[in-house]
Amino acid sequence: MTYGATFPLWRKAAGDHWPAYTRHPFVEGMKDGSLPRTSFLHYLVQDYVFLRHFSRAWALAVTKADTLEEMRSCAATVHALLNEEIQLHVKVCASEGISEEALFAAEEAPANIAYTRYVLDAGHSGDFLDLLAALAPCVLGYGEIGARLAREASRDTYKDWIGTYASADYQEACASVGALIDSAIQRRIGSQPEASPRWPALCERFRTATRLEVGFWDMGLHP
Ligand SMILES: Cc1ncc(CN)c(N)n1
Repeated sequence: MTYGATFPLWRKAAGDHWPAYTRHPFVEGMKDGSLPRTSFLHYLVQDYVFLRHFSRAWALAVTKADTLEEMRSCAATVHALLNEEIQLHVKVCASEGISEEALFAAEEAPANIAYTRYVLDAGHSGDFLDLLAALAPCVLGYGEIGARLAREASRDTYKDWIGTYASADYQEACASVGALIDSAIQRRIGSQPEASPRWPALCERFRTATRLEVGFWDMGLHP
């Protein structure tokens, strides 16, 4: 999946960290159905908490945006996270006897805190581009994983999870985040972003967030 012009450049700059994230043993365990249910549920509870803080980071992006179009795009992502994606977590957990109140009260794992607070800090200490570079691996990486697992999964054990991220709605959200990143880059650092003095730091933001995604899967795998 390309999701625009900037994402493939950032993905390449992330080097081996990208496949370590998108082909992590946790992901491959969902693909062949071998992932233990306890690991999946532990991850899903943590991911509910993650989505709350990640929504705060996208809400911060609304305040860091320069144009109404950028504001609308970021606000749409907040809505999609809090009202659509999170339904997967609420529904699957409810079927396992975990209420939304319990999800809301769950203790946050250190790997979870590290990731979301890193992204929020990228937004507080930097500008819109710093924040987008830290937000991108999450949205677009899951789009890439969902699309691949929809093609390659050999069991339907984790079909709800795969179906959410392979869905037309999620893939369209990825396409619009990719377009947002491209236009934000063009507006702020021009049509040859790799020549900008800001480029290495933006790649580093993306790379660090990708490493934190790997840490999140590790946390899920070892409850
Ligand atoms: C940790 C993590 N990364 C990405 C996504 C996809 N929004 C997620 N739900 N959780």
